[in-house]
Amino acid sequence: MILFENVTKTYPRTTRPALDDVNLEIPRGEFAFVVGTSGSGKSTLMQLVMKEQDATRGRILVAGRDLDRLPERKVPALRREIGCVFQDFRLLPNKTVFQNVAYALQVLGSSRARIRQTVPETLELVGLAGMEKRLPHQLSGGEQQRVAIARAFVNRPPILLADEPTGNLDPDTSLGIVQLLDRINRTGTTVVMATHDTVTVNAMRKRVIRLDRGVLVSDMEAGDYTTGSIPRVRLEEETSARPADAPEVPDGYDDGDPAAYDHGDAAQAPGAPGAPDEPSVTMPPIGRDEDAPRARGGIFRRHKAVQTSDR
Ligand SMILES: Nc1ncnc2c1ncn2[C@@H]1O[C@H](COP(=O)(O)OP(=O)(O)OP(=O)(O)O)[C@@H](O)[C@H]1O
Repeated sequence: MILFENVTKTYPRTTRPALDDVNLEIPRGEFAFVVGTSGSGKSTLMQLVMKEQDATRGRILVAGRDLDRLPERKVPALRREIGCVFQDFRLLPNKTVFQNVAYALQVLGSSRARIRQTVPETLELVGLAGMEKRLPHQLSGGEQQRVAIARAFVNRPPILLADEPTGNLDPDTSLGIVQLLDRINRTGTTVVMATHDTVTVNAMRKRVIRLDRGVLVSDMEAGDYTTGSIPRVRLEEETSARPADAPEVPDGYDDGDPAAYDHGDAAQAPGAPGAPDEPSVTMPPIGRDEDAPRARGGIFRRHKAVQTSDR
């Protein structure tokens, strides 16, 4: 669902690339952490997925769209498929919790009936039922972040990007936020979370993609956030087949047909005028469940980190 092929991003008037020849594939329905020290390129990676920045070299596919070839007029439709959560919440300070979340649907032209139904459902999902009338300053940081997640998820986007969503929160609250993202992931939404948060990364045991000065240095299933010196790695491409018990999910990469993701015009975007209403999402309980069925694409390339020496 998200594919980077030899992607380099060099900002104007800089010499060192913010991302340097990055190859990456995040299949539909995956939860992936992107870790690395400050300046390693995490936010740049997120911005490239959103097409807030353009790659200097390489190819990026997101939800079936080749971003280099995506005309400007189709960028809003791309962004409707991507919910975003940030460290600083970015709530509208003079609007209530309900209004903050409803606003995301209003700008998509959703009907009042849909807003009246979907916003309370979503607030309940994120654990904020009963807080609809509060203003952001009447909420804790964790609650504000839950509002931001509700706003990002209210139109049920297939992709959720979270850039340091726990950066302003204490460890317990952070874990609750990541568990909420995990819960959203289990509805089928791909979640990519950039973070420095060692504790939550280690607690979740998800895929961990590590950047170091723009270079993808390791990519591990059920990884942890190794602190201290970053091992030098050799990236080894491998092809791994779909696990025997994984469901067949049309992925668009299986047959190389990006049109499988291309929902075409904005009218088909979730929440857009004329779009069929989404069925309500049944959320599994919060908590880890290793046996939970995971939507996963078919054949995919994975970079396997092989430690060659310590620095
Ligand atoms: N708009 C920009 N113009 C020039 N250089 C930039 C710009 N944005 C980021 N950079 C540079 O690109 C590199 C990667 O920055 P980026 O913000 O992606 O890192 P990060 O891992 O998200 O860092 P942090 O954890 O501090 O947010 C840094 O060297 C940064 O200075």
